This record gives sequence, C-alpha cells and structure tokens, in this order.
Amino acid sequence: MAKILMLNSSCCSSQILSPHKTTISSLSLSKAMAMCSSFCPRTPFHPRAIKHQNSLQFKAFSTHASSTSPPKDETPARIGFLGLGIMGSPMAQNLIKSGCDVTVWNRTKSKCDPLISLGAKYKSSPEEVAASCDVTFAMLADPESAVDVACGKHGAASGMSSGKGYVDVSTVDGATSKLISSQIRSTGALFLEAPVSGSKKPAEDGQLIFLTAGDKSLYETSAPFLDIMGKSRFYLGDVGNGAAMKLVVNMIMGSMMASFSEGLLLSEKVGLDPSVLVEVISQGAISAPMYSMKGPSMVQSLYPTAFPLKHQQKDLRLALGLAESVSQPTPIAAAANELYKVAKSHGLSDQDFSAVIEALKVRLQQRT
Ligand SMILES: NC(=O)C1=CN([C@@H]2O[C@H](COP(=O)(O)OP(=O)(O)OC[C@H]3O[C@@H](n4cnc5c(N)ncnc54)[C@H](OP(=O)(O)O)[C@@H]3O)[C@@H](O)[C@H]2O)C=CC1
Ligand SMILES: O=CC(=O)O
Repeated sequence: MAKILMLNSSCCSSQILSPHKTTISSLSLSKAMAMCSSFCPRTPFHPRAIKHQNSLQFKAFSTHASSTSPPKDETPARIGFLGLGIMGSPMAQNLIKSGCDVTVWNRTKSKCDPLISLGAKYKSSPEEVAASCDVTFAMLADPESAVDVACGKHGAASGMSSGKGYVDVSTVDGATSKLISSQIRSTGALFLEAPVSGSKKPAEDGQLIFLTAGDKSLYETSAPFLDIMGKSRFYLGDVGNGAAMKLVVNMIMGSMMASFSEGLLLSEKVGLDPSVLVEVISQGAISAPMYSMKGPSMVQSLYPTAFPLKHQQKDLRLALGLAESVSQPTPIAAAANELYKVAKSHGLSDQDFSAVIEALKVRLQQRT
C-alpha cells in the first residue's frame, strides 16, 4: 500500500523538527515527511479526521502541535491506550511525543508512570478511559485479557457509545476479535482489529505494520495515529481477516525460528562455528533480518526479551486452530508448537522466543 505524501518543500528543510523541537532521527524520512506535512498548515495533506456516518470527527493532534488554531468545529482527538507492556508502552509513547492527547490505563499501574511523566493522563479503569476518549487502543497479552479488558466488569465497552472507536491491536484469534467487535458495536461505537507485525524495536521506532479489518471509517479516522506508530497499514476487510493474517505470519515466524535453532545446534555439533553459519545465512537467499538480529545472541545463549516466548507459543496454538477450522495440514507448525511448549515447561515463557533453542538442548542432554 502506498502512502501518498503531498509536500510543501519549503516547510521540509534538511533538519525536520517535531512539535517538541527535537530532531526526528529514528523515524524514516517518509514518516518524518508525513509528520512534517501534518504540522505544516501550508501543505495540502493534513490528517484532520473526515466526517463519517457516525460523526467521528476530530483532528489528530492537540492544538499545541499545530502552528495555527484549528477551525472551531474541530477538537483535538482524545486517544486512550490500554495495556502498557513491551509493545503498548513504546506505542503510547510515540503518540504522546507526536503531540496527541493520550489517556492510559494498565493492570499494573506502575507501568503508567513513565507515560504520565511524558504528559499522559491516567484513568483507573478501561471503562473510564473509553468514556473520556474518542478512540481507544488496546494492546493486551492474549484472547482472555483482550476480552476481559474490552468486555469485562468496568471494561472498555461499558464506556463506549456512538461516535467513539475501539482499535484492538493485540494478537488474538478471529473468534475473539468478533466477540469484542460485537460487544463494542452493540454500544453504537465502531471497531477495528489491527494486530501488528514488528517487535519491540519497530514499536519504539514507529515502524510497525498494521493488519487491520473492521469498520472502514474507523480505519480512516485512525490512520494518522497508525502512521505515527507504524510504517505501513493494510486494510483487509471483515473482522477476523486481520487476526488471520497476523496468525499466518507468526506461524511462519515460529517455524523459522525453530528451524534456525536446529541448524545452529547441528552446525556446532559437527564442529562448525555457529557464528559463521549466521554470517553465511545472512548473505544468501534465506537471509532474514530475524536471523541476523537474533543469531549472535543465541550463539551466546542470551535471549533478551523482545517477543516473549509465551506469546509466540500462543500464536502457534491459535494458528493451528485456524488451520484446523479449514482442514489445512500444518505439520511443520504443529512440530514447532511442541518445541515451544517444551521451552515453556522449562521456565522460558518470559524469555525471548529465540530461547526455543534451549528446548533442543534439553532434549539432546536427556538423550545422552
Ligand atoms: N512483543 C512483541 O514483539 C510483539 C507482541 N505482539 C502481541 O502484542 C500483544 C502484547 O504483547 P507484549 O506487549 O509483548 O506483551 P507483554 O506481556 O509485555 O504485555 C501484556 C500486556 O497485557 C496486560 N495483561 C495481561 N493479562 C491481563 C489481564 N488479565 N487483564 C488486564 N491486562 C492484562 C499486561 O498488563 P500487566 O502489565 O499488568 O501485566 C500488559 O499490559 C500480544 O498479543 C503479543 O502477541 C505483537 C507483535 C510483536
Ligand atoms: O509478533 C511478533 C512480531 O515480531 O511481529
């Protein structure tokens, strides 16, 4: 999907400044240009929300982010963010740093504190966040927590009403997403599922890939915010399609990591240097950023957590359920899932998913 950027070149000099007057060094040029166009009143492209059927109408950024006052009928969007784990915290942080009016909530309140210091507001329940915001994002661990936060007691749905939107960016299965969608939409609000591809570093750098599905008008009004947090976005149609796309991608990723782990250990066992294997792979047709990023630390048996192993196993489990639902054989993913289960049983749930290699070491030790 191409982003269309209409730039007024006079506002984009060699050093592009954010509204907070800091150089945007970690953002891509296209993102910086898009942000520049957002803040420059002379550019034809401006992320003001379009008026839609259910009157979702707002501008993307708070007034201090713009050099001119907004028209009187536009108020700055109030953005809610629920779930401040490895992914949610940097995503919310990027919204705040871009000048958005952000209200946060997290089950463990202490994780809100760094964001409050950056200017976020705080509410003590998902319901209160949803009631006080125009669009609420949720980044929760798994289907159970996503349902609980959206539909449980004092959940977001209780604070939703017509004119509001709920964007669930958690990785869940289609059935869960449809359940949340129906609860949210029964209040008159709009729903978008938008799981992300990309891990901790892309979340920090605003380089995530959004896989969205659901209410198209919410997709359009949320686009300026998705573009702050991500580098691309796909609109895939009906609720369930975004979840399915995410699960297929992560099914492939989990199998790739399991296979890479076998290769590293086999190379070592036959007397090769696994670091050289990582280098060889990086130069050939099977190279992937994941191998180059994770390989060197895996060789040292280090697994600093970016994507928790428990979440990778959850995604494999959900992907296998998806495959089962259409009778698609997925023997490789099924075998990989077993390996992640072994890793979990050895206490590796909260390590990075690359720690799955330890499950193979355990097996080797048990056999010898
Ligand atoms: N890390 C990654 O690289 C990526 C992760 N994802 C997906 O994004 C989602 C979040 O991942 P990540 O940030 O890594 O996960 P974390 O485990 O770091 O964070 C999980 C979040 O869910 C909250 N949570 C868990 N259980 C409950 C519950 N019962 N009620 C309320 N809140 C709950 C946690 O709250 P608390 O702080 O209180 O524990 C925390 O805010 C997952 O679905 C994951 O699969 C997608 C792409 C990449
Ligand atoms: O879900 C994990 C990712 O890296 O994407």
